[in-house]
Amino acid sequence: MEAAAAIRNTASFASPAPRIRLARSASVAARAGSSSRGDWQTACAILSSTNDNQAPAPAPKVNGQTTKLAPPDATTPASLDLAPATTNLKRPLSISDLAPAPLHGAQLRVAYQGVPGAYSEAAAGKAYPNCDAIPCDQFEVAFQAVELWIADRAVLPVENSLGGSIHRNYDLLLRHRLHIVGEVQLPVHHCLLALPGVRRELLARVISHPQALAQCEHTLTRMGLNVAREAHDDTAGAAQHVAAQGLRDTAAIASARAAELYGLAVLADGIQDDASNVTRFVMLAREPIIPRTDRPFKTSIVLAHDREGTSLLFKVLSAFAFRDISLTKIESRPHRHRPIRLVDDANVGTAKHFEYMFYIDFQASMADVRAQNALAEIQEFTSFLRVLGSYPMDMTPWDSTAPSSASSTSSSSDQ
Ligand SMILES: O=C(O)C(=O)C[C@]1(C(=O)O)C=C[C@@H](O)C=C1
Repeated sequence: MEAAAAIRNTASFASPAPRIRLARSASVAARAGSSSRGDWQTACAILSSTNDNQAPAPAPKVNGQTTKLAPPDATTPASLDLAPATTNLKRPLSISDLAPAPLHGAQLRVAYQGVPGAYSEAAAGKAYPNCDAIPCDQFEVAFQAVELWIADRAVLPVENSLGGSIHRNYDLLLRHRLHIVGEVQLPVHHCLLALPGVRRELLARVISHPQALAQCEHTLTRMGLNVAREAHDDTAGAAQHVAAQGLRDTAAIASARAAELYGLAVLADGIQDDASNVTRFVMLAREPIIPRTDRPFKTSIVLAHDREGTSLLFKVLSAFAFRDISLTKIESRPHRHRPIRLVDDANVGTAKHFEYMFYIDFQASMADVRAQNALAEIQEFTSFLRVLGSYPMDMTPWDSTAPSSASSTSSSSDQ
């Protein structure tokens, strides 16, 4: 793995055209469901996506060679453009060439946000043991790395037991067309790291990811570390910064693996405020997986409602409750394109309501007819409904004392 260079959000990643197309097709796909209940159920069950929704794909490879696609100009006489026939004729693409498995070799390339030693890297290792973990400097870049076929999967945090939801990733899930194909829960075990020889009394600053700082706030205060806190992009990046700059007055909150990687000493171990600190990550892929019913599945959806009316959430919750489907999470986020609804009342003035998108996780597979019927019902009173993914639940036994290292084995993914 080329761990050294984290992928940066350079011009080559900035491809607004595909993203605009993807955003448009997201709402088109949601509305397509309104044609008939049968269509919608089929769409949900298969969770299909059309080629039109994908970022531009690289030329397919056959036998390790890039195939040449025909030029778009149909008027050009074909005989002038074709290479002379040789005995080395290319074999036609077959269905196995188009499978979602990596085409470039055996190792799955998994994008995560941060640098080596970050908890997200450990989550990537838990989700896909022995993968080639690819560091990215932002969440958005990890999404784009998968869309542009630089990575096969992305593993991103969505919620933490102490800090709550990681809102940025909820917003990005909606703006991109990737599918959730699995989840992993990672016990997060923080350490206070400093250059070898540095004592606590010398510290003037503690730096880390804002979530990590929040997860350790009370413990730091109890330790008498009432020093400045400074936010960094990720925990391991903070450790790397302390080491690279030789900062003797600064400690980082990060994993024990980050201490090893960047040559720092562990001043204190297990400094998270709650021993059972856990972060939930989701795995994202270009293609959805086929939902099954032979093991526990979860489904994530996002919905909105654009009409005046009451009790949207009550109706949504009832659709699940009547079918005995448990919800595991509800999150609301402001509606980016229509943040405010104005309601005029001649006597009183104009009321301004915030508009929301609701993200819901429920405990059923889209192959389960109860889930299909619940969504068919919900679709009747929502203006937007999208299935983000139907995927196996992380059922690994809980061990909050396990170190947050990539060596843990288990996977709740498609492969
Ligand atoms: O900074 C890291 O190491 C991360 O992987 C990010 C992150 C997060 O975004 O919440 C992940 C898990 C921990 O809860 C703290 C930070």
